[in-house]
Amino acid sequence: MTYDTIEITRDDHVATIALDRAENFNTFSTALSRELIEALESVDGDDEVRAVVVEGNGGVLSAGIDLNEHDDFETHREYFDWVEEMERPFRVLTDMRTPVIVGVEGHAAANGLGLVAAADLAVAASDAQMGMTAVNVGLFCTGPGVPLIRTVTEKQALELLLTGELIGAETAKDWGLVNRVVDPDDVHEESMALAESIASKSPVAVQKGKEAFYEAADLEFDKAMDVANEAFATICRTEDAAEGIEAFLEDREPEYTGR
Ligand SMILES: C/C=C/C(=O)SCCNC(=O)CCNC(=O)[C@H](O)C(C)(C)COP(=O)(O)OP(=O)(O)OC[C@H]1O[C@@H](n2cnc3c(N)ncnc32)[C@H](O)[C@@H]1OP(=O)(O)O
Repeated sequence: MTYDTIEITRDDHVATIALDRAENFNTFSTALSRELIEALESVDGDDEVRAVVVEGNGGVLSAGIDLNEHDDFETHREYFDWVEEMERPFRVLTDMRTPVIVGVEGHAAANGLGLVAAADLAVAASDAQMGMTAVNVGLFCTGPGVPLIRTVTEKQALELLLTGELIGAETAKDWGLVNRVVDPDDVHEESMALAESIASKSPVAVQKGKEAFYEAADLEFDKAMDVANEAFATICRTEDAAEGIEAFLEDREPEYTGR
């Protein structure tokens, strides 16, 4: 598959998906959203890919939905179908078995910040600016607010959503929106370092563990422990668990197969 608005590259077990509409602030056009969905699903279905980095070309992650498309629609149904497609990447990110790291350079606004909130990990440039800015143009970051409220506190989410103000990388880190703040030149390298660390682990342990983590997060304590213990019992019976433990006891590097 060839893409017009994104680029996919592979480095061993890590896939990088770069939003590639830098001349348009990497905004979500309908085409970009569709291609991002397709790309995320395709790398997630590739057994060779063990971690994914999402970033933006041109020194910016994304300024959200392309506001130029707003006038293309008229009825409630048309706007619903449009936003459903624009926000689908958050559903895909949340459902993916493969861990995703988002790298933030420049701005991450509205849907751009939604990507950060929906990803598993995030790295930000020290001069990055992030906000739920739709309220500044008479709209509201309804969809990006869904992963946001699962990431920060209600008060923090509402401050972003209601004021439309931008926060810096250090505040985003304090609020738990990003894991690491680095020099702007190092965002890609740091994102790759996290991805490579994950890719060095058993993919079956990582995928089943990630799935159980999110499932348990939505459950009350006892049910969450049941989900966690079911997942651990499944992971214990994999070839990778046998290999990982044997390698540890023999003081050598494990060779994981994902089985
Ligand atoms: C459910 C809803 C989800 C959504 O995603 S709704 C979409 C909401 N999106 C936004 O609210 C973002 C709007 N953009 C901004 O707030 C700002 O931009 C930034 C904070 C991202 C950056 O600010 P600065 O560095 O001052 O740049 P600049 O001069 O505002 O923008 C540069 C050029 O980019 C265009 N642009 C920016 N964002 C969008 C967009 N989302 N859709 C269409 N165009 C956009 C501008 O108009 C301008 O263009 P020109 O250079 O021709 O004046």
